[in-house]
Amino acid sequence: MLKVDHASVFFAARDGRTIHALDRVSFDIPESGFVVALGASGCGKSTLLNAIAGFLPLSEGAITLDGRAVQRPGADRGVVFQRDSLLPWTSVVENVALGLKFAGVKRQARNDLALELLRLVGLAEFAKSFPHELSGGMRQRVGIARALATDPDILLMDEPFGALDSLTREQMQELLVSVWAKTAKKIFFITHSIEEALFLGTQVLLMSPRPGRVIAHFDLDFVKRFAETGDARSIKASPEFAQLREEIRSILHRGNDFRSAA
Ligand SMILES: Nc1ncnc2c1ncn2[C@@H]1O[C@H](COP(=O)(O)OP(=O)(O)OP(=O)(O)O)[C@@H](O)[C@H]1O
Repeated sequence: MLKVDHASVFFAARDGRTIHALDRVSFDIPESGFVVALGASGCGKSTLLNAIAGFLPLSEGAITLDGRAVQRPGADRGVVFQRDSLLPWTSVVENVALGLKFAGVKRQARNDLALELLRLVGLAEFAKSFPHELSGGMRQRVGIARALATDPDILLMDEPFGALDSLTREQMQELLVSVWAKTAKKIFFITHSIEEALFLGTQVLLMSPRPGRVIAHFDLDFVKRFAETGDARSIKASPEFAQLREEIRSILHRGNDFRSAA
């Protein structure tokens, strides 16, 4: 279980002011939980993900993974960013195997595992290609395979599909659900898109503009329905999906009104 307990972050701005980026955020991600943080730009989503990744310290509160305090980056957390961070001079399979190389895994074993992960994301035949030979969606799939290579407890995904066209984005969402259903990993996923959050999350956290707080929390089962039926269109076209989309839109708009009134 990942536990975020009253996490707050203050930054010191260049002009000496203090920026209150995150305010007492608490939530849990149980085994196989898929938690999506949704909110407008600047509400502290990346700050939260970076704290869970161990890239930045909390000012107050605590984050634990299976009872161990998170204080620095570790192989128990795999990270996927919006922009892929693949090494351009090395092949797809070697990019996936990179973390295993650092972990001291022998060449043959790491290649075998990397190939298995490339199969999982549907890219086995591109193992020997170089990143520039792949589309944006394919590069993100390599990023997912790479993040899974060290068998982390949780995947941390910072707007991983934000730069993709809408059709590729939907295909990537569906691929991610199949990876999640097959691996049963915990996932923490950030997005601006209400539809993406509703489709993917077993829990959706709505965050307010600065300071970033969790203002609403939804437990959902659209993702489980999709994993069972494979029918994304009927889920997204359902009255229940549409009603929640409107409810969330109205909460987020109210949040923005508070900000402009302040
Ligand atoms: N290193 C930093 N120093 C100072 N302020 C920062 C720093 N990092 C983030 N901030 C500020 O903290 C707030 C939250 O930023 P954060 O990037 O977490 O938001 P976000 O919700 O992820 O935004 P976006 O969706 O645009 O990526 C913003 O006002 C940002 O300017």
